[in-house]
Amino acid sequence: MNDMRRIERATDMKETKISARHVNVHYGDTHAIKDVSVEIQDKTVTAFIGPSGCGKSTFLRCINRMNDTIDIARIDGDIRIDGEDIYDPKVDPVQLRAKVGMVFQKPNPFPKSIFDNVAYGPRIHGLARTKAELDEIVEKSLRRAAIWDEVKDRLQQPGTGLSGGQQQRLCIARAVATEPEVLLMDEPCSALDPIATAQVEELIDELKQNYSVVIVTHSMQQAARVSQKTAFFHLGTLVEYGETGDIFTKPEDSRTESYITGRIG
Ligand SMILES: Nc1ncnc2c1ncn2[C@@H]1O[C@H](COP(=O)(O)OP(=O)(O)OP(=O)(O)O)[C@@H](O)[C@H]1O
Repeated sequence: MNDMRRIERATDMKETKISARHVNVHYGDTHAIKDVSVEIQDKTVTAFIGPSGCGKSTFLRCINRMNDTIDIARIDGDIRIDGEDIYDPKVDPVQLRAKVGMVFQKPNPFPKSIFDNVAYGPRIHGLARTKAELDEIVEKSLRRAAIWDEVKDRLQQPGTGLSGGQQQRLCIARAVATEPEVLLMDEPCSALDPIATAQVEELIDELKQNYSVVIVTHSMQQAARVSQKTAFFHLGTLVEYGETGDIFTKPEDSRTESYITGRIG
């Protein structure tokens, strides 16, 4: 499919939140992302799928400049959020990461209390003027992450003492506490049991009311359950992008079909 078709299929109805044009990523001599252009919609869950090593996480990390932290990574092309070039030298990556939150594969709470995990971002970005305001942000974030009831009586206990599924929801609360506009999730359920996975998936569905959510997943069932748009990557290229229902039932590219029917990957 050419770029324009892809974009046309993707931009019906909702507004574009993230616009990537001709993005290439190299790690030294490895060409990990090859001329990827895509428009990601606001208030939508977009799934990135594809075989291991196809570049899903690399592309995801371009969206909040996490690849900047990898010495050998070189990123070329243009990525805009609400029309603003996120690689403009004027953009502070720390501020950008407050606006573009990220949740990782393994829950990674800080070795701090549950309260301080969530309060960390608002504190460093000066989002609360008083203790009461900070308390309010922490409660609101924990509620949004559907974990408030489980932790409200133990806010001063360490975040690392929670179960894996609770830790991941705490990390989601931490990510939403800075009022991001985009939430990037890199296989957020891979370390969770089926019950915790279901809770996080339900949460992702609610989060899309406020955010543009982009999720990397190895599970096609999960992509089908949580996303409205799906992007299929193969060997560093974006092969196909469109409505999740279309990608899974009538893919246009034979590589997509092979992947979803289990013949590659
Ligand atoms: N930090 C790094 N240094 C060097 N090469 C890397 C680095 N991270 C990824 N790569 C390479 O870039 C390519 C894409 O990797 P990436 O992790 O983005 O793929 P992926 O689709 O997310 O894979 P998986 O599904 O296995 O997590 C691979 O060839 C990988 O080996």
